[in-house]
Amino acid sequence: MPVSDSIDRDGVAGDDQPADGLPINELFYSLQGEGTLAGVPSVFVRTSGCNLRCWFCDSYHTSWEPTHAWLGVEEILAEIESYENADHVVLTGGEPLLHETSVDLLEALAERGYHTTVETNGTIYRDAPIDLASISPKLESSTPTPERDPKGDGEWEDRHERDRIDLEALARLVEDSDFQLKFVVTDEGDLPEILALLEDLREVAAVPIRDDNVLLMPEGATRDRLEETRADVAQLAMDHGFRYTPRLHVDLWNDAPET
Ligand SMILES: C[S@@+](CC[C@H](N)C(=O)[O-])C[C@H]1O[C@@H](n2cnc3c(N)ncnc32)[C@H](O)[C@@H]1O
Ligand SMILES: Nc1nc2[nH]cc(C(=O)O)c2c(=O)[nH]1
Ligand code: SF4
Ligand SMILES: [Mg+2]
Repeated sequence: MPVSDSIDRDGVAGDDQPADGLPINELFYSLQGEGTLAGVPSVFVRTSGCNLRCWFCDSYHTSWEPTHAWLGVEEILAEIESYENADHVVLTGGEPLLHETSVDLLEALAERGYHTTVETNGTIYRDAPIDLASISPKLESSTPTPERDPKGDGEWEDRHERDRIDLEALARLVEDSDFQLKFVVTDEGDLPEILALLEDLREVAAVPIRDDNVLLMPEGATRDRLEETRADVAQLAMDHGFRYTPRLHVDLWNDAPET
């Protein structure tokens, strides 16, 4: 099962929930596996809870069945600082920008000189110091229809479809920080929607969105699935002049937790 489905640190869901805390599913040291910083040693802080439900979510235990411990910001900082060689921190989830306390954590990390990447689905804007907003807008092909709902019978379909794109939030995120737009691509059927979204976003955003800010990432939580998708997605990136991003962590460690 991708990402942690059990918590072995102190505290479980429902325990003390410090006002300045965050629901943490996992916290680990790895290599950034995706995007323009792929290969950079980074501490990953994975919050639990998401406002969407992609059928393919590789972090099932932050979205479909959230599990977490509550950790105070100071505890999270202490754990990050214990990885002495790390200068980069990746805040991810679930959807990390759901949580107001993510802003406090990002401010504290900026004060300490860390480079921060926030992995976000782009539906929520918060005013926070972010070095790289790694935005992954969700396409129609992510929607959990009854046929591809990993858990139930499509009860999240309408809500996911309603909430997955918020142009205003996307515009504010790209205006505020360096950014990458990292689309999960299943097949060539995704491209018309990506092109239409970029056209809309270029109209409303006050900053340029260059083709090399756009990354196509093959859908696949496992090596076997990536084997099926990556060559076609690489070709689509070349055809359209976008970047391709590997999923280095899947190549290295498949779907093991804390990688
Ligand atoms: C688990 S999400 C957490 C952050 C945020 N909720 C989001 O979706 O951007 C982290 C990254 O994994 C990507 N992702 C999730 N499941 C995937 C899959 N099966 N194949 C490829 N990428 C996936 C997301 O699109 C996102 O870029
Ligand atoms: N190694 C590694 N790199 C990643 N980049 C983004 C990730 C994420 O889940 O947000 C991720 C992840 O889960 N592992
Ligand atoms: S938005 Fe991100 S965390 Fe939420 S379900 Fe989709 S991939 Fe998973
Ligand atoms: Mg991941």
